[in-house]
Amino acid sequence: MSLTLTNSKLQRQGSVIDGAWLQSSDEFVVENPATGQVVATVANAGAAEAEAAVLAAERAGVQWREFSAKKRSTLLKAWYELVVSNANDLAVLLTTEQGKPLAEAKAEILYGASYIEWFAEQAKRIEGAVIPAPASNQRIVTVKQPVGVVAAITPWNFPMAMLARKIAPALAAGCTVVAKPAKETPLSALAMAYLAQEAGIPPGVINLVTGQDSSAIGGVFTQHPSVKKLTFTGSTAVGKTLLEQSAATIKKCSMELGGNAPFIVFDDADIDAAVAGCIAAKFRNAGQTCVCVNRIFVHDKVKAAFTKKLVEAVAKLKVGDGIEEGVAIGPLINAAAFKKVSELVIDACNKGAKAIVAEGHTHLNGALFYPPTVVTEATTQMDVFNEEIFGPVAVVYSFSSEEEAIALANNTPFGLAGYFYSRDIGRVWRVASALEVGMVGVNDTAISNEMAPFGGVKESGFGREGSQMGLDDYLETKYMLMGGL
Ligand SMILES: NC(=O)C1=CN([C@@H]2O[C@H](COP(=O)(O)OP(=O)(O)OC[C@H]3O[C@@H](n4cnc5c(N)ncnc54)[C@H](OP(=O)(O)O)[C@@H]3O)[C@@H](O)[C@H]2O)C=CC1
Ligand SMILES: O=C(O)CCCC(=O)O
Repeated sequence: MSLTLTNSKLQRQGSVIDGAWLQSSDEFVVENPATGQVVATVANAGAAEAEAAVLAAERAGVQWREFSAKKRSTLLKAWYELVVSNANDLAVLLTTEQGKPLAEAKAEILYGASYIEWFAEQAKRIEGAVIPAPASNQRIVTVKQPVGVVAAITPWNFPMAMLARKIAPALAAGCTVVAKPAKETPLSALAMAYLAQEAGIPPGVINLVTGQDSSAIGGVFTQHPSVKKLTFTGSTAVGKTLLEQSAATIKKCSMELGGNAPFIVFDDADIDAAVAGCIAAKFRNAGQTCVCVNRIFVHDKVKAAFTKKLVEAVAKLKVGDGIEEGVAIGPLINAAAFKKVSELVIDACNKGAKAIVAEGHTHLNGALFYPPTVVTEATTQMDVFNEEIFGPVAVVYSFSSEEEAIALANNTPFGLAGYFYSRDIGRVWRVASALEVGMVGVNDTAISNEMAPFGGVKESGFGREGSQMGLDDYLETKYMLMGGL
């Protein structure tokens, strides 16, 4: 059952708490979604281990917060170096448990690592201020202090990068962490925790609890008074539950939740660029990304040309086991995901849409490989207009004016990412301002990087990850009035 890795120590068997790796006869299996084969068994932890993890993080925090910023930075940098030097193995682990193509997995490892590098640098830039006071014998001084123990709950779609994007700023700020990866993908997270240990990050600073009972572990994380902050990436439904649970102890929260990204092609757009951007942002991770294009709005005048080129480009996407060379689309994560995507397409077709599947993809039945599909003639009455597809299905709607495109794009409770293609500078400013989202891609869809603030508005959540703002959620500002000077 063991994977073929150059560094076999990256494959761990279960939770790490206070530096100790837990083993148990109570285990759960991790399956490769491409083959259905069991790739590992992992110790099944629950509420008791979650509680132990919180207490370990609290103890470790006493020392960690007192380390100089430079020391925390140096340790994060060492972790970053180890992640990069183990990137090939980490990518194999990721593809095996999650399914995304190996090249995408490698890109995720380097993407996640970039957050560790970024926050290693930002650790040295946590600054307070001296503010003018009302009286001449007073000074107002502010300092930034770590919030304390941070709980992080991460999803299966980016098991490495989402963990790195949460743990790195927490550690840079002087916080310690308890984290729970998704049960489908614990292996990448465990490997990351192992490398952190190897980098010299002290025991208890990063604690990882792997288990099948997410509500038991999440219950401890959200209700324990020693946890001061919760950071979550996942569905809006679970985010709402976690927020409710966190209310009793008034935790600081940041929520990176579901999206329903519009992708607008205006009649003055570069159509080839729009098709390329759409392919990249729709089919990344088989469509299982919160910033994936969900609704494609194309101006009536260019709809035929855009759709033709989109269908041609989709036909070229190779589907298969992500470990194989040249594969662009892997399997969906599980049977429930496959069923959800299938039902959305069936509902759209029952209401008058047309589903186009390329000849070369029609054999893809069974298993978890959903054929990349273009759905045309879509309307706002279809379920697919309101729901996050999380699958390789590109749904095309049409519009006839800028106002209509903006109204359609904003007609959703979600507000994570939005994209549009136009060469009219006035329109670029107008539409970018009008879209109710946290992130806008204009004539480009590669919006995610460690230097930019990632996050949403409306029911897509709040808080920003990455960028100079990415530390804010892990810090408290303390104001000190210095009198009698
Ligand atoms: N914004 C995003 O990036 C993501 C959005 N989604 C959206 O959500 C849909 C469903 O995906 P799904 O995997 O169910 O997403 P979830 O929101 O259920 O899972 C995300 C994380 O939350 C954990 N979790 C689930 N329930 C609880 C709970 N009660 N208390 C604490 N933690 C909990 C999960 O653990 P475990 O898996 O171990 O139960 C996982 O670690 C997708 O189709 C997609 O639309 C999904 C993932 C990421
Ligand atoms: O929540 C997600 O779906 C992961 C975000 C991917 C990204 O950072 O681009």
